[in-house]
Amino acid sequence: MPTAPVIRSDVPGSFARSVFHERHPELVRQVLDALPYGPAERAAVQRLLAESVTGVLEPPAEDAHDRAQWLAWGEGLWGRPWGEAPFLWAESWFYHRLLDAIGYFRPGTWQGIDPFAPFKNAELAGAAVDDELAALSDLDDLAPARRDAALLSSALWGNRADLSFAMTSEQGGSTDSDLLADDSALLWAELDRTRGGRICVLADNAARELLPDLVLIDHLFTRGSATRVDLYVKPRPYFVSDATTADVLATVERLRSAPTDAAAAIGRRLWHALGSGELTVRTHPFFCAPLPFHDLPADLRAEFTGATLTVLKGDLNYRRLVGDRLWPPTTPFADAARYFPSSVAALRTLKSDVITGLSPTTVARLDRTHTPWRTTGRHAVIQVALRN
Ligand SMILES: O=P(O)(O)OC[C@@]1(O)O[C@H](CO)[C@@H](O)[C@@H]1O
Repeated sequence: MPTAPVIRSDVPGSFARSVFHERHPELVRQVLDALPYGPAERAAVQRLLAESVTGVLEPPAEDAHDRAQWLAWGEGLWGRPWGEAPFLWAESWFYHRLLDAIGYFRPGTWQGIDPFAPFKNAELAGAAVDDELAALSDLDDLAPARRDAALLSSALWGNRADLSFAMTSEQGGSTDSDLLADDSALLWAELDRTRGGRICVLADNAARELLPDLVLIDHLFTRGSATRVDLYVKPRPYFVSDATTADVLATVERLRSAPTDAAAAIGRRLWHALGSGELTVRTHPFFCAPLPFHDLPADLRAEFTGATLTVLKGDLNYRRLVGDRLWPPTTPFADAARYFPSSVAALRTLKSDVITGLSPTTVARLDRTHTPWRTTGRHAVIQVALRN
């Protein structure tokens, strides 16, 4: 597999640089507004913000619980400017440090308190989710193939509803031309071939994204595509809106308590599947590691081995799957994802510079628009790599 330059945030005018210089200050403002943190937490967050744009990577504190792990992950980077680290690495360290700054890891008022919960909870309780729940009632009237397509499409475009992304972009409806690669026929054919297997789903964001993901999981059970689904979430708050186990439970409850029969029935089935072990919610420290999936630890690799399919949701999982690099966009997706221990399907809206698997005509069409099409979140891909 040929290689490509690793993305860094020290390139003037780049998307990665704007994440540190524009998005993070806004994120920090919202986090500090959302909960009544004390002066010590507020000052620590502001110090982090300043360090991340003008300072160097300070090694973890002597008493940090995971100091040894981070020292190893950051070998060769400590003491260097943040922008010289890989973008993926630096973002992951930023979110780790943000939790540290607000007291998430220390005994005290804020230990274990999700700083992003106010945003996730508001979104889950909001009118947009009411509408999504009500719309589930229409699905029963659809022919099976249309229902497959509708539920896959909801899970795909649900990735647009990323809270971090919503801070700096406008959202809008999607059109067919926004879907830049569509392997959905291959996906359904593979699921029909491997009926009744174990499917892994790597969740991305909570609330409005997790809701259609859970509805899709229910559909995979009811259409016989899976007898078991392992849903992987983050072990702690990460990248603003990433789903944790608490978010899964809140979303299943939102479905179960929905006023419409169709949504409530899905919630009850998921609840039952959790209780029977057909659906498991799993996590692993590696999901908050600053590394691509090429570095999967042996225990996690073993969990994916033997799955009929692993579905990866969202931009961050895509970056970790193919590597956070400036690939030529026509690089075959299957070449980039072949190393993964199971067949994979990526459902991702494009919110960062990484992309593979596009046709030359699609790339030419997008480039002619002279828009930052890789990062606006307007476009999406459904890409499949089968492991034979
Ligand atoms: O994985 P998601 O939720 O689809 O996207 C997360 C994400 O858009 O947020 C970052 C910017 O803060 C991007 O670099 C990143 O990929």
